Amino acid sequence: MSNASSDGGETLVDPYNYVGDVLGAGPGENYPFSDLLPYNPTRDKSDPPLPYFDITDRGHFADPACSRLNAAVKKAGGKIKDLGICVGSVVEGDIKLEDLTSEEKDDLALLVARRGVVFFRNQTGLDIDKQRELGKYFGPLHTHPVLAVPRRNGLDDVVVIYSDKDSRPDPYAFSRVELFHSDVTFEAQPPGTTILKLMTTPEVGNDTLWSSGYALYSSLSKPYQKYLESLSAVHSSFGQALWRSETLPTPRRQPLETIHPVVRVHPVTGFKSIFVNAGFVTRLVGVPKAESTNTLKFLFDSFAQQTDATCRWRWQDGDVALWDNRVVNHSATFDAYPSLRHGLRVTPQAERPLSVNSYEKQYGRQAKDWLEERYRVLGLDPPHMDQGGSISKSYKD
Ligand SMILES: O=C(O)CCC(=O)C(=O)O
Ligand SMILES: [Fe+2]
Repeated sequence: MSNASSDGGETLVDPYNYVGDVLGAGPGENYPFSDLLPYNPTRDKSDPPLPYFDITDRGHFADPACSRLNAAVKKAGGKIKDLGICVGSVVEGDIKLEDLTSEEKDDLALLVARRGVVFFRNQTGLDIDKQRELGKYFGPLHTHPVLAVPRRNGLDDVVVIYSDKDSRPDPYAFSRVELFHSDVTFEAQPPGTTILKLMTTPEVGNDTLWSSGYALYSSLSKPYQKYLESLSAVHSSFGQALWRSETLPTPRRQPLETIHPVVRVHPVTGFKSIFVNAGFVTRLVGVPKAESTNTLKFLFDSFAQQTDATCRWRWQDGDVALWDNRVVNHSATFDAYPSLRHGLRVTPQAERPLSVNSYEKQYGRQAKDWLEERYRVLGLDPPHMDQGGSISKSYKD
């Protein structure tokens, strides 16, 4: 497409008029994933609330060094590379998620729990049936109360991620801070190891970011950590149900509110993580409204601003991200309109969130601070601020 205009023989390009070659991109007639395009089944009556269930996280069965997964990756000619110190790893090599053994999957659960998010390129063989099988290995698949599911029958436990020329983003809808979320935390047993595959991606743009709850907890002073450990928060799906009410006047399940601890401990890693998100948390319990609003604002802002504890993934067709919704918040970017982007998420549920107290009681060991543990492994004193932080000795004296 040419954006040039002719002016007295000189060619001028209007930089503001450039929309690339993708304007008008839609799925087209021969789109290979047309049976997986979004569909909004409507109901006369909502389903009953989700039942409680017991679960033992697969990460408990992992080898602490992830030796089985490492061996499989090595055999496939690849390597596991960290994308930063705090969060995100990519598994390179010709490894196929659908071919992993149970032991390799257990190691993967641990890797995802430690790193927050793990990426695999080119997973074209992981069709939606295999993606669901992999998800079910980690926990019962969540059925979303209001988001679109694939057109094909029998996929009610899949969420469709989709945008095209008709999904012009509303610049007034959400701020960057508000876009960071953890999935469906309003549930009594919110998800753990979650799997998103994108089949169709823009040439550039519409990246996704993951921000670490472990690192955020670690960045706070000891007294503030203790304060947050004493708190719980309301997670609500009423806002999302209202936002979808035009399309779905009767949600597939009625909205609900659930109270979870603000500091959550991952059952396998034992690390403490900040477990609030701007998508679903409406207020802290038992503190004055202004204190709740300001504390939550600080935590939401921190998730969006801690660039050293955030990783960013630039998608290609067939990429898969596995993230642990217990210990990271994530946010898509919406900068690639009007490109076609299409993916599917399966969302295995996990345990009822564990507070520090309940973790220590249940597991008989102390919950840990991620950064302190990192320093301990390095044989160094932890970098906490209780000695005055970076204030020089002479100033303190
Ligand atoms: O579109 C994306 O990159 C992420 C969407 C999302 O929030 C999710 O799949 O949970
Ligand atoms: Fe999400």
